[in-house]
Amino acid sequence: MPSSFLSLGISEARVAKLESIGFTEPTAIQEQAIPQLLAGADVLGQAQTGTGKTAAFALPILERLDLNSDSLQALILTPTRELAIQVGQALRSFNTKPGAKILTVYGGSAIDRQMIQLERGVHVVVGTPGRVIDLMERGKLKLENLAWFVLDEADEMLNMGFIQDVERILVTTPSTKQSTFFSATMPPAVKRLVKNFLKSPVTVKVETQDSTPTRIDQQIYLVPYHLTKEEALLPVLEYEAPTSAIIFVRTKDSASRLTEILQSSGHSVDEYHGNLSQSQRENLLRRFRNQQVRWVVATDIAARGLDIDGLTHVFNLDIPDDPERYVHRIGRTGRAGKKGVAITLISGKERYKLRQLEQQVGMPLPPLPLPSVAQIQERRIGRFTEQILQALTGERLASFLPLVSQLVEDYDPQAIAAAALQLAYTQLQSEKAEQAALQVLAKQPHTPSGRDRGGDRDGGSYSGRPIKRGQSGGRSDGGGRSSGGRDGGGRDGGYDSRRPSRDRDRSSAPVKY
Ligand SMILES: Nc1ncnc2c1ncn2[C@@H]1O[C@H](COP(=O)(O)OP(=O)(O)OP(=O)(O)O)[C@@H](O)[C@H]1O
Ligand SMILES: [Mg+2]
Repeated sequence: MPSSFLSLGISEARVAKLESIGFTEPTAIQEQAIPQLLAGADVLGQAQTGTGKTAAFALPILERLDLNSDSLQALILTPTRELAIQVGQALRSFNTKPGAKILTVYGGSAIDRQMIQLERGVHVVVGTPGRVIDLMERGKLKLENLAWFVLDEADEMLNMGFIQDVERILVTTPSTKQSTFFSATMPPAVKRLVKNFLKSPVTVKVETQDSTPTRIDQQIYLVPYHLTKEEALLPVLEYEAPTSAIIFVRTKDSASRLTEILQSSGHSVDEYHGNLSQSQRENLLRRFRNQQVRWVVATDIAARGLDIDGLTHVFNLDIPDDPERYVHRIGRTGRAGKKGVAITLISGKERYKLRQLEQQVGMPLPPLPLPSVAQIQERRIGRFTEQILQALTGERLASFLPLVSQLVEDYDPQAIAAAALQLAYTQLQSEKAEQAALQVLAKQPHTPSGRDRGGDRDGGSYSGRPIKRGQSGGRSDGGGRSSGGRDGGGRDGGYDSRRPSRDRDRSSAPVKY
């Protein structure tokens, strides 16, 4: 029986607010955690990526905030600045009371303003440990009346070396407070923290058969030995044509290098890593969320917690050393019940890692050969056809009909249509990107010791022959935002293009293309 937010103890006003942002039913983790938190228990939570942990801890706090008091009542710690911003925004989006003051604090942002706001009175602080300690030391952030403490991504916090900072903050908080820790894994350091700081915690865990959401279609591509990972990625990107993607790489340098390669092929892409300033990082995330940039090449700083609406694809240029990290990376897609695709490139040498990964995710991940030229073209035509079909039912079609009538006087309708399609097709795709991908596929394997092991027709894709591709045909999102005039979709917008043509028999006349 699905429960409602109301039955979990959330007030009517907030339920209405939640509905207005599309939260009609609680997720499993919310269903379990919210009543416990409202009842005053300490909670230790574990659940898959993208399952709504933020609201699970945020809603009970917002329900119980005492706005008659000016003192700080809730402190939420996140491992990164971006997550602090994201969680702060989520809290604001769940808030129903104009008087509730929520402040986000993190290194790299102006501390003076934060100090002024804290002096005026703030009810909830969301922040990174370093900045929180800084503000505590300056006497601006006072924890003596704290009623709630939340540690989001506890294991990551400890991985990042924040254990002492977290402990330092925790010892300053009153023992009467209620605490929630969310952690994907339970390494000894987190267990110790739980033992020392949580009071008879209730563990809420959403059990699934495997550790990765089934909404994510996980695919592995085997990179032939004569190609680099960067090269092999190009045909895969052409094949998938992701609307929105994060491409994970190991180092900042490789992020810069790959971004440059992709940009020079004409793709809309930017880099995201720890060498960028805070404002550069925020700026990029904003552009990415607004779909002004389609793809982001990132290091693992983007692996945890980030919630980018509508992210269709995650790519891993390598299998991360820690299989757990793989789960977090791919968890950037397939969120809130949506579907996503996660693609990982492996070299022959990395096959042993693939076995570890299969154990981690609890299912076989058979590697695929790189897509061939024919497969790339077939998929592109599929996407193109979808777009044509959309245009045929769109409103803007009617405005081109006078031009068609004029052309029909001199030319065959089929030829006119073909010419228009040809124009549209060439404009739809980046020719540079296509060329770069095709060049990669045309590369011949060098033959190390005289014996030709290749002979592969598909222009150098992996020669262990075809395993059938998991899916075929274009995705339903039509891939790509580059087409002009897809603003329609209004089905009853006038012209019925399927009307039988009076001039149909003319189509058999010889036409010169
Ligand atoms: N009850 C709900 N109904 C609809 N959407 C929801 C609901 N709860 C959360 N969401 C949406 O699901 C997405 C993921 O939520 P959230 O970021 O809290 O996940 P998470 O469990 O913290 O993931 P991660 O492990 O990656 O940190 C967000 O876009 C959020 O707005
Ligand atoms: Mg989260």
